[in-house]
Amino acid sequence: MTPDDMKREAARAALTHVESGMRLGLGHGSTAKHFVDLLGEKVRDGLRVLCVPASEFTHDQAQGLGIPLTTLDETPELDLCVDGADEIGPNLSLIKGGGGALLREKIVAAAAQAMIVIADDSKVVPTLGRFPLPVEVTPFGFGATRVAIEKAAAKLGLSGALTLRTRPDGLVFVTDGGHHILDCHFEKILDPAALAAGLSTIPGVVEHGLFLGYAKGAYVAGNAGVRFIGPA
Ligand SMILES: O=C(CO)[C@H](O)[C@H](O)COP(=O)(O)O
Repeated sequence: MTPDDMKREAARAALTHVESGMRLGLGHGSTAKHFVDLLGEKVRDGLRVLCVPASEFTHDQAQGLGIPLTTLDETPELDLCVDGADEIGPNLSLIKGGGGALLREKIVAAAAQAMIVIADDSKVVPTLGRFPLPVEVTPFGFGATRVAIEKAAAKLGLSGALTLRTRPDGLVFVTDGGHHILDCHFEKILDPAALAAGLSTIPGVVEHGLFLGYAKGAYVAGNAGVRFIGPA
């Protein structure tokens, strides 16, 4: 199986949690894209769901597939959210935001009773941080925010480059919410909760990609098939 096949199989497994009448949050990224494709097939076959997409990309994909959409203003509470992740660590702690949608993804996940993660098995790690932690920041005060993040990280013994995310054409990446992303190369985040708490106190930080306590389970696909990781 290619990594993309694995992503699709993980997405297919998560579909077993979807029942008619559910209000769903749809994530963003190449694995979430498979889930939306498969969900679209089910909707065409008669499944009734109402979905909130976590990105403009997912919105357009879902709309094109005829999946009924709503917003968190019309439908503030969701039954289930299905999304990918960049890393899955101990106790279903996650790093997300590689696709740049972390703020909306977290808002959608927080509105859902349960979040199920879908991924290929390369995403499972013993310690979070090898994947650079995305931190969404306001363009205003960028320099000061960057220094504040460095200081908050240093208090926990973390250092490493903080890279302003750019697009393939070299322009600065702008999120759906109009913010920038600093990718923080911390390598080993031994205390994610302390880092999350530290980042949350910085005014210019809109949100960070540590998703702690959100996921209720993860479908992880590898060459041997799909396995479910549940809460510890
Ligand atoms: O957090 C995300 C987007 O902001 C994605 O879920 C994460 O980057 C995983 O992406 P992919 O499924 O393409 O590997």
